[in-house]
Amino acid sequence: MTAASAITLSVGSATSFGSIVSPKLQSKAFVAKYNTRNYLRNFSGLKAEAFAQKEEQRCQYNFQSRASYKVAVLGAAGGIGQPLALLIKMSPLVSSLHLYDIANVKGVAADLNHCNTPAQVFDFTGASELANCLKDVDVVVIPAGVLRKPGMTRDDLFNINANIVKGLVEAVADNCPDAFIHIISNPVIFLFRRTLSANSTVPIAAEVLKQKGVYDPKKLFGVTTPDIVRENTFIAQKKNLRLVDVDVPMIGGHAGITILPLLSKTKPSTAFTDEEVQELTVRIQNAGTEVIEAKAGAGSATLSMAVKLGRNCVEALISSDLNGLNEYEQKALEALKPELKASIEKGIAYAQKETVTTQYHVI
Ligand SMILES: NC(=O)c1ccc[n+]([C@@H]2O[C@H](COP(=O)([O-])OP(=O)(O)OC[C@H]3O[C@@H](n4cnc5c(N)ncnc54)[C@H](O)[C@@H]3O)[C@@H](O)[C@H]2O)c1
Ligand SMILES: O=C(O)C[C@H](O)C(=O)O
Repeated sequence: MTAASAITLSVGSATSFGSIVSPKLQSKAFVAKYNTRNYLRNFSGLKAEAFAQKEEQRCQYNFQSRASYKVAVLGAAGGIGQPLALLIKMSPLVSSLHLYDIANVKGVAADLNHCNTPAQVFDFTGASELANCLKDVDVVVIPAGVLRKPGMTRDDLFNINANIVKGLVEAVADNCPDAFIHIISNPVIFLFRRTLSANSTVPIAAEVLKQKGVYDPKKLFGVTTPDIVRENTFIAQKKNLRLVDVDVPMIGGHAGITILPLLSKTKPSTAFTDEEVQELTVRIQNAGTEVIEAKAGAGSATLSMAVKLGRNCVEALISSDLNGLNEYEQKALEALKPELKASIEKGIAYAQKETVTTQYHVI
């Protein structure tokens, strides 16, 4: 890493955030809006607001004076890739944004290059341009692949996306082995939210990196931010809480019952009836499907996700506190484990079975 210590990508005014590295690990010099909002939790009244504004200005100054991250988005012309690229283009930390896709990426880059922010955007189309896209890149985000249609599970995407992710990560290993790698392509599963992640595509990536001798578990992430965004939103709405105050730990996976919000640990401390726990848990677990059905075959969620990174890598693993789970959560945790384990093993088995190839999947 050559430059600034953190990159924060948020979804416009919706301010949807997920934190891969705990905010506690991040230098105060690089806090952005989200952390400023966190500060507001700790202070009250106008004084706090003035403090937060000053802090934000100071951070902006630091960001601008250190903007030299190179970021690549693979699958950049898609539903996630485009808004994600816009957010990255808006980050003062980024000097260079490389957009790669198998088609339609030229126009996205041309459009973004008209935005009046400093990052320069470059487009790369097709496998022959992938290596150039990845040269000396600090951060790689991978939303490449196919998405669910109504009636499908995330696991139904495995066969196509496994091959796509595998090919792309091979190229990452060859061209920017030190980069942070964020996998968005489904089926995604997290073990511990905001800390270590694993899914069917993340284990594939891990195996590929191991085969290439460049695996650093602290630099490989799965992105399932929407679940955290959703749980905070739904709980705030249901219990009439200020959204900025709500913080609910999430464990498990990113599919069906493996998504497990720990409502008993909701901050601020909040009582839920059994019916509310059941209703909220099921809604959070099915939220991706809710969007897919609303989009009626035209896509899945693309706007309620964002990523936040720490300084050099994950500097410590801070797993969700599994002590003190209530009976409902304990049972749900036991129920999700076999499913989660199977998904992870499926990814590992896929990567180990396939020979490492330099062919990139084209659909
Ligand atoms: N992890 C999460 O939280 C989360 C949330 C939403 C969606 N997703 C998943 O993200 C993926 C992308 O979703 P989307 O809405 O952007 O889909 P999309 O179909 O709109 O875009 C996918 C893009 O990937 C490109 N692509 C396909 N094969 C490629 C390859 N070999 N190399 C480079 N690019 C390639 C396509 O051309 C397309 O532009 C899906 O698998 C979806 O299920 C994950
Ligand atoms: O549900 C999906 O397939 C997309 C994504 O994983 C989501 O949670 O919205």
